[in-house]
Amino acid sequence: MANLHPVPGPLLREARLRLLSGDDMPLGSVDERVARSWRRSLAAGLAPSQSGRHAEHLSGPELRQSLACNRDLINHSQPVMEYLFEQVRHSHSMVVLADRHGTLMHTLGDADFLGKAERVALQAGANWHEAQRGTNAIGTALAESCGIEIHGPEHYLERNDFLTCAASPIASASGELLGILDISGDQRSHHPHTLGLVNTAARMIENRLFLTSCQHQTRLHLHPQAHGIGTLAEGIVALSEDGWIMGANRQALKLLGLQREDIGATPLARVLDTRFDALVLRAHQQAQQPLCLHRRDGQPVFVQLHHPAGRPLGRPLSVRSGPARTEVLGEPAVAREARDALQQLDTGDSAWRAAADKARRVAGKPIPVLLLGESGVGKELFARALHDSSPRRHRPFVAINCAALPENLIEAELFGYSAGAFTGARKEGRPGRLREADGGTLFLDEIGDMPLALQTRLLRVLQERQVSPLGGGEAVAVDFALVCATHQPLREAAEAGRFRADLYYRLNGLTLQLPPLRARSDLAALTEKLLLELSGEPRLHLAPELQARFAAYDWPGNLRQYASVLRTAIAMLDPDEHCIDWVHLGDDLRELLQRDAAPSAGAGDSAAMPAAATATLGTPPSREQKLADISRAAIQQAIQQHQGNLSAAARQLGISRQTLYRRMGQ
Ligand SMILES: Nc1ncnc2c1ncn2[C@@H]1O[C@H](COP(=O)(O)OP(=O)(O)OP(=O)(O)O)[C@@H](O)[C@H]1O
Repeated sequence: MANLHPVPGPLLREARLRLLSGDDMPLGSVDERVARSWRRSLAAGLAPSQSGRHAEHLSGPELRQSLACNRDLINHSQPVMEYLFEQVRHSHSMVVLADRHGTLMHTLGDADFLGKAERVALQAGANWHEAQRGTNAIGTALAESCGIEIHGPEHYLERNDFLTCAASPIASASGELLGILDISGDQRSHHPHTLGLVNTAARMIENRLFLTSCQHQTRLHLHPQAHGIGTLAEGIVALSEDGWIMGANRQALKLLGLQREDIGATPLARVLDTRFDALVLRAHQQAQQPLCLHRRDGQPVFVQLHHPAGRPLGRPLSVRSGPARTEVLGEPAVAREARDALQQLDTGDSAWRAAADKARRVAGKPIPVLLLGESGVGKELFARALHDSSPRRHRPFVAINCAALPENLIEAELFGYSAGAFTGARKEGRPGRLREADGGTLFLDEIGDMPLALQTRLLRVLQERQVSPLGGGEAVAVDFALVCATHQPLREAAEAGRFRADLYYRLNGLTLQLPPLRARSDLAALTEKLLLELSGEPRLHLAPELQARFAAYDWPGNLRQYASVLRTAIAMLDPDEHCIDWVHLGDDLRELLQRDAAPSAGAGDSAAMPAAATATLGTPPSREQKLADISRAAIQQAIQQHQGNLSAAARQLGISRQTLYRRMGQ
């Protein structure tokens, strides 16, 4: 029944009779879709009074063949059908799965209702296409391609008048109809929510089938609200490696305003305000939280990017002017480019390029790499690119920040633990990150902060190439490429006994120094690349004066700070603005840039600044700003005093190492 309030039976029967005698049906007496279906049933030569014995029914071998052809659909539907059946148990009902021709494949039902159902052939093998049995929920859902309820005498054949049925089509991600899910029952037990329940269950099955079909592809999960991601209401899009939409569930089509025909012919950038490579970069920087993007009509949408298991999420890709269509079908463009992922990061600085050139030579060889450089210069990004340029690129890249983990957890995190190894340990134990990196690359960031006792354990793993979990258990062989990073002068630390010298010599097969941002000669190219990656808008640029000030500033937070400044400035732009200027910067940074420029810049410089900027610069710093400055200075001083040893600096400041680490990034 398509109406919420069932039309009384006598009225329906009269309408059906009128249809048969060629008269008009009373206006509004029958739902439009039911009326259409009655006409189709009549045109198929069916009479309401006929028995239905003429209808097709598959033989045993035919049914087995049909079941084999629909194995995926049945396997994914079965658990959902069982769940559905639990909801309608004891209501004289059954749950039915039909194939795309209307042949019933699988039924689950109340024993007392099954007998009745069998009498009208609601059983596996029977065909319920409209042409066979007239108007019925399964056949009519097939014909109308939508969820529908057919109640009592809305059925075309009088013998089915005792039924109430709700059915919903199940489609593949490319829109192909796969089958129909249905709940049929005694019309006296009709419930107004049954259709909603069936529709929801059909969407669950579609999502299960879709997720299986795109398990080797990158997926975007999306919803207008951040907490809608991960629920049944989320949209899911399968993406090619260069960001073309290759599949989408119903919710995603609706959310992005797409038709089935658009699948395979639409790049993501056409429906969202981001380029795919910029999205990958942002998703990598903010892996745990959904990102807020906008649809082309300006409405916000939250998204979360998922890469197939075993492949790390995201790396900044080169920005191309637009993917060539042929690349989607041939070898994925990114897979080819990834062979020189380091090249994608190269914006022309000679010191950086020299480091990349050396790194390329050891990629794939059993030579550990030690990356040195200030915090935020891009050591982790460099390590990822090195992994992506190596033969191990299809295996995991496991990054661990030794400074951000509480000391007592690093050991368990790295080496894993056996069941019940310590209080609070997971019952089943954990393999540990070293084992997760097997076959791939292990990246140990802030290695200088690894406690001495753990350095000994790590050294043993590197020598023996096997890991023993905490709490005992068998040693397991591991094979990973090792890249470590630190912003501390590690050799001095080793010489002073703060870092194990034997471990130091094991780690620095090749030591590479990455330049700080202030020493880089490629700021303009780097800015252009970052602006494009962060906004997807090729017209964005910096006002020349600002570019000059940026070049003169010393960027203590390096690329991390610079990317964050640009990200905020982009957010400050009006929709039709493309030039980033003073007004788009935070007050704090404007003040810093002005202060740094003051000794060399004359009054003319500040005169060139917009009124809004100079007005703010003229105001004395707020109490919060003063406090922030004092805190920053104290942190810098403590780190300097302890030659970069974060643990010692944190101890002196009376804060935890993680808090110190967090504050350094602010
Ligand atoms: N070449 C680049 N292009 C775009 N973004 C970059 C680049 N290099 C670094 N970044 C950005 O700067 C930030 C810091 O990079 P990363 O974490 O690799 O630095 P790091 O040197 O490892 O920092 P830390 O020592 O504090 O761990 C990240 O958000 C990263 O995305």
